[in-house]
Amino acid sequence: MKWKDFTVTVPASTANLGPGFDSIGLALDLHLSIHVSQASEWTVRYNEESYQHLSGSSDNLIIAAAKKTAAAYGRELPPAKLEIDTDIPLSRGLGSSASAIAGGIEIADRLLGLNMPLKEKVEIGTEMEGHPDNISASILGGLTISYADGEELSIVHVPEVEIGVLILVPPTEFLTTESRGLLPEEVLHKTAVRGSMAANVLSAALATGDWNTAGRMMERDEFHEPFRKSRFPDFDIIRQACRDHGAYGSAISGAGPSLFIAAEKGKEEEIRQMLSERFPHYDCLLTKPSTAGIKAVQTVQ
Ligand SMILES: Nc1ncnc2c1ncn2[C@@H]1O[C@H](COP(=O)(O)OP(=O)(O)O)[C@@H](O)[C@H]1O
Ligand SMILES: N[C@@H](CCOP(=O)(O)O)C(=O)O
Repeated sequence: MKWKDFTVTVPASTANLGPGFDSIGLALDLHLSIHVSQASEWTVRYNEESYQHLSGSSDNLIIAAAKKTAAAYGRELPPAKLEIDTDIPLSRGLGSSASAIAGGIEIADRLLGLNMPLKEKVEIGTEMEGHPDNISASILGGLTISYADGEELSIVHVPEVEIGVLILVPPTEFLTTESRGLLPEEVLHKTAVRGSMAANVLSAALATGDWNTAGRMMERDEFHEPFRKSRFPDFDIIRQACRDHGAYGSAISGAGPSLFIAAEKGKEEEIRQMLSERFPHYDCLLTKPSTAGIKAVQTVQ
């Protein structure tokens, strides 16, 4: 089988935005790029040093997702060489695993000419990730609000999001599996009702672009932050400092350990300076939402 080299690009994502736990995701302008070329066996090369310890064989998440997608269509993939560039911090709550899964799905789609509908890509990715928030944002771009129960998948997609984004990234990794282990088995009914009220208002505010309300609701989570925030040095102090400097709001990014801060466009630099001076322990990234989702283009040689 002969095919032309191609490159798959996938945006990072921040998930939850507070009470939108496992549901809300926002694609970010940080990217995983996978250059795919013909080979006699699967190989993976990471150009980014912090990724070089990851497996290069078939238990690699990108290859596993590609093979799972092919299998879902009863097909087998030809082997390929994957060369990877990325500026997504690994295991920091910015959806690196979802971007790898999305990348693998896109590779299978392209290699086998499946022409998969976007929703099917999100369905396979959700099954692999266990929740739809990061994967739907990485595949569709923009902001996604999803419902998934293993049977039904419903997504409301808001393609354009007009905010500035800051991400505080700590130096150490924190695996999503470990962070999910901090969550309780159950929450009280009245806690769930309050959490759901916050999530409802958050979703409506996000869909109508009312970021003042969205920012306040982002900080009303009762589903996960109370159980995770002790793992983040200075969480409450940072949140207050961001508010004092006019940010819309802040939330643990995904399962952490990074923090997501939403700010009015144009105010990010002032907030970045303050955060870099007061909390030098964290790396402060300035970014923005990504309207584009996953893309595959033929590599120009
Ligand atoms: N580009 C990649 N290639 C292969 N595997 C990856 C890639 N990015 C992430 N992963 C896998 O995902 C794991 C991190 O997932 P997770 O703990 O959910 O962190 P994150 O919050 O960044 O998604 C890594 O240990 C690795 O197994
Ligand atoms: N809803 C999930 C999101 C995990 O995101 P990640 O970027 O940390 O993989 C959770 O909060 O566990």
